[in-house]
Amino acid sequence: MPNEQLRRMDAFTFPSYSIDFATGEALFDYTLTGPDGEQRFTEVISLPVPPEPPSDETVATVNRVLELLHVVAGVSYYKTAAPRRLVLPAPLGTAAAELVTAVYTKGLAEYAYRNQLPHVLELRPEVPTGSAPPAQVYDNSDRRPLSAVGGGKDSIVTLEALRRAGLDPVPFSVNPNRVIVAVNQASDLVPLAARRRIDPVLFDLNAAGALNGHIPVTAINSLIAVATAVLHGLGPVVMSNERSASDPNLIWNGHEINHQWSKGVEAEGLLRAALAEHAGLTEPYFSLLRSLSELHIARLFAGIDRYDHVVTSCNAAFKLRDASERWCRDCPKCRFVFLALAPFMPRERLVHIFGGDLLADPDQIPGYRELLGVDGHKPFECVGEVEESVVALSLLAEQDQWRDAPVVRALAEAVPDTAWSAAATSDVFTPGGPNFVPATYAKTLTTLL
Ligand SMILES: CC(=O)N[C@H]1[C@@H](OP(=O)(O)OP(=O)(O)OC[C@H]2O[C@@H](n3ccc(=O)[nH]c3=O)[C@H](O)[C@@H]2O)O[C@H](CO)[C@@H](O)[C@@H]1O[C@H](C)C(=O)N[C@@H](C)C(=O)N[C@@H](CCC(=O)O)C(=O)O
Ligand SMILES: Nc1ncnc2c1ncn2[C@@H]1O[C@H](COP(=O)(O)OP(=O)(O)OP(=O)(O)O)[C@@H](O)[C@H]1O
Repeated sequence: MPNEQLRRMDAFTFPSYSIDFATGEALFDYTLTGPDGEQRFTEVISLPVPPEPPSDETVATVNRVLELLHVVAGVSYYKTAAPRRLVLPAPLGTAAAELVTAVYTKGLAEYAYRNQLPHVLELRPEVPTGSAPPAQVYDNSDRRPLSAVGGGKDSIVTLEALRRAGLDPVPFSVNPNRVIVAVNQASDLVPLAARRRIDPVLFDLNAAGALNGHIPVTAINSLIAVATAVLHGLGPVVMSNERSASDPNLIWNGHEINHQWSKGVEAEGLLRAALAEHAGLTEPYFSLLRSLSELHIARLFAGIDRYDHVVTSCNAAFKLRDASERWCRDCPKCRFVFLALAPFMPRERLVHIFGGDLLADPDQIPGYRELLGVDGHKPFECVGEVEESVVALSLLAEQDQWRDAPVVRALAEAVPDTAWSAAATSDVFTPGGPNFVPATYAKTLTTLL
């Protein structure tokens, strides 16, 4: 469909979804409609099939989770045209409607900002009148946790904490690539995987210049994980979303723009409330690392070495096409993770993990100046707060192994006195902020100390 026609689309709808429990394959249909016709999309999500056929109760609960997933996963297609009407397929309760509104506004905020589409931040879904049938209560809180694995340091910290606490976690990933497969192999645990196939029409439209941008992918992965946990008779989904994921990159038109919105604590609360209301799940989903800073998580990761040959946090390794083998060593995330791990491990070990030494390379200085708040705003990437970067730098400036590294020397001169003073009194190693970690999991992280 030509771009001019896409731009005239005025509504986005959700015609149907279905699942075949024999194969685990779910089909999610979406339509853009406008004066020139319609554009249809179908996304296919395949859940792993459990060894025994699911009970009626399980089927009913999985269907309820998939109803939410159907609506949330529509963001990928909505964003090709950004019509002003978002017409939901069925009545929803208050909590579910709040989740959907937030996913399409706050979750698409970076996209709206970059494409200069302020109306997206004001979208209000049209919810059919009536009420959603009440959900049956489904309590799986005391079963084995499903631990989401993204291949990076954070989910490794969670997986190891759960394992060492004797909670027998099941690693879980959506579309595991070779990095994730290698991390799972290194864990020696038996993983579960779901497959997600984005409609190829989306890529054709992108190539032809359709509107494009970042989407709240963690909300989608989280709901796929919850559906898998229920289908397999497992317990809560445990995520590894850190404290700083809740902090915005910038304010635009009075709205917070946060690249990591669906990793933040607000999204976590909305998702939990929607799952309780719509699917009856009492303890569906939480982030074990919510109270911790990235720097704190990096310190915990340094105490675990069985994944050094596979751990990869760089997003370039997770592209659907032309993914890098491991760390690209030239993006904000590589720079930040290298800086965050450096104070807590021998230099040779870090260079082995990354395949290079970023703090020895003067070409990295401009990127590090952004991370340290000397230039520009926090990059649109999964990176920690400026204060965390300054604290890491201050720790490096005290260590013989790093003090004379060219990048450390240049940055130590560039950081203003005010930032050093803030770092000196920083609470980055003190857990804090709101979290949803259940009491039974609260002590888990102490196993890593
Ligand atoms: C790997 C990556 O960072 N991708 C972002 C990148 O997309 P790119 O074109 O470079 O590569 P692909 O990921 O292969 O995507 C191809 C197109 O498909 C669209 N798409 C992809 C996945 C999806 O679920 N829906 C989609 O519509 C995508 O828009 C591409 O056109 O740039 C894109 C535009 O900014 C980003 O949307 C891609 O981000 C992926 C969805 C992704 O998985 N990113 C995670 C690594 C990521 O950014 N995680 C965040 C958490 C954000 C959150 O709130 O959940 C983080 O770690 O901070
Ligand atoms: N493909 C995936 N399947 C399932 N969960 C995922 C996937 N990718 C990321 N996640 C989960 O989403 C959350 C955010 O991902 P993120 O990439 O920040 O984490 P990570 O890979 O563990 O660590 P890092 O921040 O070091 O990259 C984490 O809980 C992670 O486990």
